[in-house]
This record gives sequence, structure tokens and C-alpha cells, in this order.
Amino acid sequence: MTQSAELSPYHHFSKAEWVALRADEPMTLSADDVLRLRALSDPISLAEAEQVYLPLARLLSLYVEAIQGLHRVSQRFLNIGAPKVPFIIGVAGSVAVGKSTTARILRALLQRWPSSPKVDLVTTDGYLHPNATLIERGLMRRKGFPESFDRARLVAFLAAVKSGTPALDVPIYSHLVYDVVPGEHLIVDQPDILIVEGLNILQPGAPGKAGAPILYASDFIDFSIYIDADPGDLEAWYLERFFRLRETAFRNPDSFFKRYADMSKDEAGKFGLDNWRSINLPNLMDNIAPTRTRADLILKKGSDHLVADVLLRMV
Ligand SMILES: Nc1ncnc2c1ncn2[C@@H]1O[C@H](COP(=O)(O)OP(=O)(O)O)[C@@H](O)[C@H]1O
Ligand SMILES: CC(C)(COP(=O)(O)O)[C@@H](O)C(=O)NCCC(=O)O
Repeated sequence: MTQSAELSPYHHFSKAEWVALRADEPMTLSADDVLRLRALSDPISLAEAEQVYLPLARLLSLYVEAIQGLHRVSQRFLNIGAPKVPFIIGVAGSVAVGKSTTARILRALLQRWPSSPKVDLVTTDGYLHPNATLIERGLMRRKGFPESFDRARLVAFLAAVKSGTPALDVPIYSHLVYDVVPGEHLIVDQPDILIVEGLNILQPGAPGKAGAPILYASDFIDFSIYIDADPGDLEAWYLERFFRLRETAFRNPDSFFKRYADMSKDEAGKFGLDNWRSINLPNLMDNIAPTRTRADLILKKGSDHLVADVLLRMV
């Protein structure tokens, strides 16, 4: 374990040092579970899940215990019985970095703790403005940028979960139709743990009316994870996934990207690269990467998609 740089709040762990921190955290996933949970084009294996996510699950169990202890102490001090306060974990990072795999693997591991906690998972893409609004505001080529989300609604949801509100509706986004699905939602009902995954969760909320405070989604997050990778690797992973989707999801007649399945590979590839370079890369550089140092934990991936370094915030 080394201090990563002078004055850095992070401790740096090599992969080998991080793996050793698993201690006696049991492996409750099988190779089949990992295959089922991983996202398209993510080559995560059972060994990687064990090496990276078991030490993380152990760390999280200690955090959950400590935070619950803190709530008990506050309740005793105030002499009140308050509703159950969920522990919220945030997973941030670029498009195509593998946030969804991390979130799903973590969810499966935490659900299998001996206390069988109720673990819900929400992706922030449901809080994108619908395409009709994005078109009206000239934002269709800014999907994923801060202004493309209804940030006030996302923060209001997190505040409501934290205050123990039952049966909250969460909007759903479909990658297939490339839009929020009208009338469909997921219900989040007082989970013990909530995992929130999205590229925007460490960004500030939208400024409200003049003089109103700007709320951060991260104000409601107990532990945040930023998945990091070099932009060159991310471009390669995005394109690799784009070509896989061209062979699969884009062939669906309902796919927003169906036109890419109908063109030649070279022609479609030009559009894929343009989507990366004119939307997702500028968003990464301007709005996502600058939030990395707000995370409690940074998982840095190498070009083989495997986590090579771990940085844990100590202060
Ligand atoms: N056009 C698409 N059609 C179908 N699925 C998609 C499309 N784009 C992304 N996905 C899937 O959506 C999920 C989220 O992708 P993304 O936002 O890039 O985050 P990440 O790669 O970090 O999980 C992934 O499982 C990805 O495979
Ligand atoms: C839906 C997304 C903005 C990701 O949002 P998130 O789930 O991280 O909140 C992204 O996957 C996306 O569709 N970006 C638009 C550019 C593109 O088509 O690649």
C-alpha cells in the first residue's frame, strides 16, 4: 500500500495488495453467475470477480455496519424511532467502461450476505429527458451531458430513498429504442442497500431557482466508486461493443440504430466512431473524468479490461 502522490487523499493498492484484503469474505458467485451478470463485450471472469469484488464487498460490509451504527447512535441521542435509512452506493465512469457489470456483480454479492439485505439497482439513464424534450432543446447530440438529464428529479429521488419513503417510481430508459419508456418504471421500496449507476452521479445537480441551493446526488451517496480507464482503451471498447451490437441488438426492427445494421461494416464504423468522438469522449473529458477525485474508490482498468490498480480515499 503506498500513498499515490504527494498530498493525495488516496492510498494506492497494486492488484496483488488489493486481492490480499479479501480476508475471509466468501465467494458466493459461480462462473455461470458472472457470465450472466456481465455486460456485452465485458470479458470479466470468475477470477477477476473474486480478486476485485470480494475485497470490495468486505470493505462495504464494514462501511454499512459503521454507518448503521452511526444512525443508531443519532436515534438514541434524539430519542426517536426513525425509518430504516438505506446505504447508497454510487458507480460512476465513462460510457463503455463497464459500470453495469460492476453494479450487477456488486448487487449479487451483497444480496448474498448472511443478513440477506434487500439490494436494489437503479441506472441514472432513466432520468435522461425524453427524446422529444432533447429534440426541442437541440440536445440530441448531447445525450449523457449534464443538461440532458433531469438532475433535480434524480436528486429528489435519492433524497426520498434516504428519508425512507416507500414505493418510489423510477423511470426506465431503453437502449434499444434510445429513449425513456413512457409509463414504465421500476419500484424502489425501502431497500437496505441501493446501488445507483451512471456517468453523472458525482456531478453537481442543476442550479434551481435563483438563490436555491445546488444539491449534489453524491450528498446522498455513502460510498462512491469511479471506474477509470484510458480514453484510447475506452474508444476501442466502445467500438468493439458497437460492432457486437450491430450483429445483435441493432438487427431488431425496433432498434433506434437499425440503420447501422443495414449498412456496410466500414460505413457503420464511421458513425460509431463519430458518436464516440463527438459525444461520449468530450463528455468524458469535460464532465465525467473531472469528477473522478470525488470518488471514495477508483478502480483503474488496463487495456485488457482487468482492474490493474485500486485507489481508496483515506480522508
Ligand atoms: N445501443 C445500444 N443497444 C443496446 N444496448 C446498449 C447500447 N448501448 C449500450 N448498451 C448497453 O447498455 C449498458 C450501459 O452502457 P454504458 O452506459 O455504456 O455503461 P457501461 O459500459 O459503463 O456499463 C451496457 O450493458 C451496454 O452493453
Ligand atoms: C444512456 C447513456 C447517456 C448513459 O447514461 P447512464 O446510464 O450512465 O446514466 C449512454 O449510454 C448513451 O446512450 N450515450 C449517447 C451517445 C451514444 O449513443 O453512444
